[in-house]
Amino acid sequence: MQLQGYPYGGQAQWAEASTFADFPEGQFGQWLASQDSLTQRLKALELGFEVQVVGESMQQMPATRVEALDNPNVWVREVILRLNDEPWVFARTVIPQALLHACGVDFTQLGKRPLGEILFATTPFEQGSLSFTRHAPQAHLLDLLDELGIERQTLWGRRRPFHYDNQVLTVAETFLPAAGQYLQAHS
Ligand SMILES: C=C(O[C@@H]1C=C(C(=O)O)C=C[C@H]1O)C(=O)O
Repeated sequence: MQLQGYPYGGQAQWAEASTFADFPEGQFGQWLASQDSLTQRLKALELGFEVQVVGESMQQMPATRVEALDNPNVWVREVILRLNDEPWVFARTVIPQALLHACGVDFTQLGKRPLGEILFATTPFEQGSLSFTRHAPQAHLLDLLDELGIERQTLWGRRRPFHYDNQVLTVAETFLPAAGQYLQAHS
């Protein structure tokens, strides 16, 4: 299915886990707060992992955004990670053009190859601290649920910075209902 709303992400407000009195517990909370490869975690479930590319392009980061850089051009990649064709995670990666040029890895040609296979394997990226958000049902991101035929509901997301020299790429992952239901049922 071709999703029409790219880019979906980019408007969330992020905060430390300690600011959420109702931060999820059990296995869902552990996955949400984990700093290892989400790709590896999903593949380990052996439920038929696949990457659906929603959209990817070079965009100009507005000067008002915290990521505003001397070079405002950023590569934005949005994907849905699916298990057994069910949508589990919406992921949005923002890579400054300067980092793309510096790191020697061509992140713009990934296609259906998961970003994590590169990020955690070869290049010296150093992960920073996570921040979190709750996407309210009226968030633009949840237009995605409408297109997927999934009832709108509050969704948890996390944002992970990966540092390379003085540059940073960010990976924001929102856990879709199927992921939360499975992880809460298997806590
Ligand atoms: C960063 C990782 O890569 C995953 C795959 C992504 C992609 O292919 O665009 C994006 C975010 C992650 O969910 C990871 O495995 O932790």
